[in-house]
Amino acid sequence: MKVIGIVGLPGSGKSEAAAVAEELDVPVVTMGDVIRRECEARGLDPTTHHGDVAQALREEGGPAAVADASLPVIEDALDGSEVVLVDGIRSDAEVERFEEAFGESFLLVNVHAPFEVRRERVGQRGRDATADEGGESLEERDRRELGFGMGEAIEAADLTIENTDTLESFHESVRDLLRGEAA
Ligand SMILES: Nc1ncnc2c1ncn2[C@@H]1O[C@H](COP(=O)(O)OP(=O)(O)OP(=O)(O)O)[C@@H](O)[C@H]1O
Repeated sequence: MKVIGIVGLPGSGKSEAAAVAEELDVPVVTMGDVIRRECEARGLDPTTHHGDVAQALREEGGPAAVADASLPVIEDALDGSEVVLVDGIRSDAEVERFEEAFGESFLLVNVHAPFEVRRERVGQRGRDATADEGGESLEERDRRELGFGMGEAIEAADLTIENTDTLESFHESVRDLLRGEAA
C-alpha cells in the first residue's frame, strides 16, 4: 500500500499530477473536497464558505484537522487500490498526521516549477482572476500558502518532480512514479 501526498506552490502542476492518477485509475483524495463536504454538513454554501469552514475546522480540531477529516476517505480508497494520491496538503502539521497514520507507506512528492513559469501557466489557465481583476496575484497566493506552512511541507518532501518541460513530459514523470509505486 502507498499513499502519495502531493505538495507544491500554486500553479506548480498538482492538479495535472492528480489528472494523471485518475487516468491510471489511481484514486485521488482531494482535501478541498473533504472541506466542501464539511460545508454541506454545516448547511453552508462551499462556493462562499470554503475558506471559513477550513479555518473553523482548524480552530476546532487543531492545525491537522483537515488531514484528520481526510483519513477515513483515504482509508476507504485504500480498500480498493494499492496506491492512493492525496492532493491539497497545505502544511507540515498535515504531513506529520499522514506520516503518523501511514508510516513508511506515506510518500510526499513536491511538484516544482520556478515562479516565472508558474506565473505564465496560471495566466494561461483562465480560471484565475488576475490582480487587475480584483483577484490575488501569484506573489500573494504564494505568501498565503507559505503562511499556512507549505514551505515546511515542501521541505519535508521525499522527492521532487521538476515541472519545467512540456506537459507531456511531466505527465510521463508522474506516470513513471505511480507505476513504480503500484508495482
Ligand atoms: N509542463 C507544463 N507545460 C505547460 N502547462 C502546464 C505544465 N504543467 C502544468 N501546466 C498548466 O499550468 C496550469 C497550472 O497547473 P495546475 O493547475 O496543475 O497547478 P496546481 O499546482 O494544481 O495549481 P493550484 O495550486 O493553483 O491549484 C494548468 O493550466 C496546467 O495545465
